[in-house]
Amino acid sequence: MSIKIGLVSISDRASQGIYEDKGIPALLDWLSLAIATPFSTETRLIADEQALIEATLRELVDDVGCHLVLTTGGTGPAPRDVTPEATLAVADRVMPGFGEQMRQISLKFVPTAILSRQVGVIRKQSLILNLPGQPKAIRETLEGLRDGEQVVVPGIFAAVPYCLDLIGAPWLDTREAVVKAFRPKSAVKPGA
Ligand SMILES: Nc1ncnc2c1ncn2[C@@H]1O[C@H](COP(=O)(O)OP(=O)(O)OP(=O)(O)O)[C@@H](O)[C@H]1O
Ligand SMILES: Nc1nc2c(c(=O)[nH]1)N[C@H]1C(S)=C(S)[C@@H](COP(=O)(O)O)O[C@H]1N2
Repeated sequence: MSIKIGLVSISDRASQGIYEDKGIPALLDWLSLAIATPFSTETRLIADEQALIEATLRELVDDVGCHLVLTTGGTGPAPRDVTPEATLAVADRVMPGFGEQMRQISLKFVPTAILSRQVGVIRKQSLILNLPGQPKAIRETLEGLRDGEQVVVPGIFAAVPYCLDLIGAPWLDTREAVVKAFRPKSAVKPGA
């Protein structure tokens, strides 16, 4: 079985066609560079409405069977930014390290990273991660910051494959030139 990844762009203006959605294309571009194993995607472009975000996350995890869901947008402090509330509402468990690490990374890029309330959670067989809405923030948070070969701050995607192993999702390999997945030596690829 290959990994199924849900991609959710949460933006009032992009969902109304006021501007072009750059969230889903940025996610698709980055994942196609970073992931070395076969994967499929399901995409959704929706408004910043808490009930709609919750319903979309439930559908992607419970009905579509996604193992990983990445959201972009709606994590700031404005009244309509409700992505973290919706994500927490559908969570079985919270994974605080993802939000902490994203803010660490993003502070190397912009001081306003402190305004981002993104969370990571587990629902059933799936890891759900909120990324900020700025399209450039997608690569920054997933890939981290490097100085040549040297990793200055590891991107959150480095920890995603092993997290997926632990929740029973299919094996995922990354391309090391983009992001090096960290797994303990004890991690065993099924069938290997
Ligand atoms: N899907 C998107 N496509 C292109 N640019 C986006 C998208 N989402 C956000 N941005 C850009 O990133 C900024 C911060 O994202 P945020 O999620 O806070 O959006 P916002 O200001 O609440 O507006 P909206 O929900 O209408 O996109 C936006 O103001 C916009 O410039
Ligand atoms: N890596 C990164 N993180 C970032 C940013 C960015 O440009 N790069 N923008 C910040 C800004 S300006 C805000 S308001 C918060 C919340 O963004 P959101 O509401 O678009 O999700 O994310 C922050 N995190």
